Amino acid sequence: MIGTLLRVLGQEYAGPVRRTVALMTATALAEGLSYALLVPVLRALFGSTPEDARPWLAAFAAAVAVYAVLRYVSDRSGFRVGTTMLHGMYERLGEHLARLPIGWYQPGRTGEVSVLASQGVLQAMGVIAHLLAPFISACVTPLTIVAVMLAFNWQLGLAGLAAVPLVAAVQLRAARATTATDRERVERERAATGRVIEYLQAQPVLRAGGRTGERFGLLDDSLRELRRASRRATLSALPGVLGLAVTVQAVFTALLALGAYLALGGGIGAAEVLAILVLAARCADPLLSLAEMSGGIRAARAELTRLDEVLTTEPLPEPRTPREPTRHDVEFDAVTFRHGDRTVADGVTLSVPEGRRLAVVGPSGAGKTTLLQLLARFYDVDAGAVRIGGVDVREMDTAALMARIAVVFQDVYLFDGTIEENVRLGRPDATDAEVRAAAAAARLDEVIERLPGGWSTEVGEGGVLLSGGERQRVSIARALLKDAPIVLLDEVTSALDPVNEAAVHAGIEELMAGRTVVLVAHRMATVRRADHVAFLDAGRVLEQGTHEELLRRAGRYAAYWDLSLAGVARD
Ligand SMILES: Nc1ncnc2c1ncn2[C@@H]1O[C@H](COP(=O)(O)OP(=O)(O)OP(=O)(O)O)[C@@H](O)[C@H]1O
Repeated sequence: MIGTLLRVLGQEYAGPVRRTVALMTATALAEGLSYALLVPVLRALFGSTPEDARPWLAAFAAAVAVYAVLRYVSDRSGFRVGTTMLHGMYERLGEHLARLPIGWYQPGRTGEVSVLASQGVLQAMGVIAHLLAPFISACVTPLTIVAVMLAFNWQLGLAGLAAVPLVAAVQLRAARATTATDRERVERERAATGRVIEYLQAQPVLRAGGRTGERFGLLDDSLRELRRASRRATLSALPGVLGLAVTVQAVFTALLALGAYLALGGGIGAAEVLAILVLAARCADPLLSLAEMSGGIRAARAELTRLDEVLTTEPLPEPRTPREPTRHDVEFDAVTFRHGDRTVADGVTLSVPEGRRLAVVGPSGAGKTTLLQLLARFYDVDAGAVRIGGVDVREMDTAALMARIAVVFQDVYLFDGTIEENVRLGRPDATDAEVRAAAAAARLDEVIERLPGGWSTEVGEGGVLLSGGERQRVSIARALLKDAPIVLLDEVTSALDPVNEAAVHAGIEELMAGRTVVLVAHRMATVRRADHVAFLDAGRVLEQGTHEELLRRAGRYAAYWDLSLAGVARD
């Protein structure tokens, strides 16, 4: 497990971990030796000259003192290394999550990643801080005691030694028996958390649709499954716990019987038997706690395996020698892309000269948004290529690609912070004047004037404290501030009221001016302003040309608008 931990986190932690393990082992040895010194102490006390016990008592006190100091140092070291590794894991996970392709973030990942990033990391990393010391002590202290028993009486020592593989076998069997049920419990836990998060996020929709009961049913089912899986995991662990307890007690009884037999035969004094039985009793406690600890270790291992899976998920490959385009025309060259076995883009060939606008139109599910996502390299194409200025986006450094693209989507996500912080995200090093100018161009200044907190108004998680139109203006200001040569717009104004729509339109016009634009639009007014239009259906470009040309052709594009406008007229 420590090996996996180091592989996941990096070998720079190997030194401190090794030192901590050595310290903990030394502590466990000191603990075992201090118990072992009870044998000569008791032998002297029960012997004919009890005063002989004095030097042994002094040695016992010294061993206990050494143990106490070592215990303090090793606990502190374990805690320090555990905390450093915990931070390391958070950093590693944070960095990696930011590099994973957007395609990895499927529905259900929110719950999974939240559980993993909170409880998963804590549980996996808590091993070093909380479980390692008792685990080492439970293994090393009994072994030290067995060695001492061997030194005092070989028969009793051998009996103790014979018990070691027996206890280890029972322990291993117990661990194996619970592997499957533990894994199932972790899976169910993850599914249930995903459902809880979905249920909370979907409250407005569910209440509006009066479907809270139905979705709650799904959540209830998954909680019931979790309860069942937990019960199965507990039940499967029970034989192991009982088996270990019975084995340890049986070994203790066997030692007692052997001691009595040897004492009756005169081969060993009563004091030695007593002392060795005290030692054997001291072994029982840590051995029994092994069962409890191994539950914690198994749970930590399950989380670590999951962390390992996430951390070994490959981000999109970065080019070895990145290329930088010098122009900003955009080209989709025979692009094919699949979501699973579904082809979402099927041999799409389109081009947008620098500074021109391409509108992508088509029915729902045609693959319009996917084209924007392929351009921003949220995914990699399965065949063909997407190029900027003649350079394949896969040959560009991701940061350099993202610096060239500003994206405005219909659903705007704002971070919990002030309006100013959210706008600055576009270009963190922008001057105040540049931020103000972007806000004015996006007509965000009107909103800020109305708000009591002005620029310092908190927008709430996801921007919930602002209206949809206001959020949209923040995202346009952000994109304007970024001042990227390529702009991607996805149905930006389709859900806005007329006042907001007019304001957002003005901002969008400002954003599009002089830039290469690919926009997905459902409104004719927006499409009309594009230089070129592509009509997409089922991932294929069926028609392309200017808006007027396509209307004159009276084909699928014209029929699409007839249908849409008839719908609007009916409304
Ligand atoms: N992450 C995903 N996993 C699987 N299928 C997906 C995923 N994202 C999109 N799809 C599917 O790909 C197809 C194209 O989706 P896309 O969002 O590009 O369509 P669109 O034309 O933009 O639709 P709309 O106008 O409704 O937004 C859809 O059928 C959609 O269900």
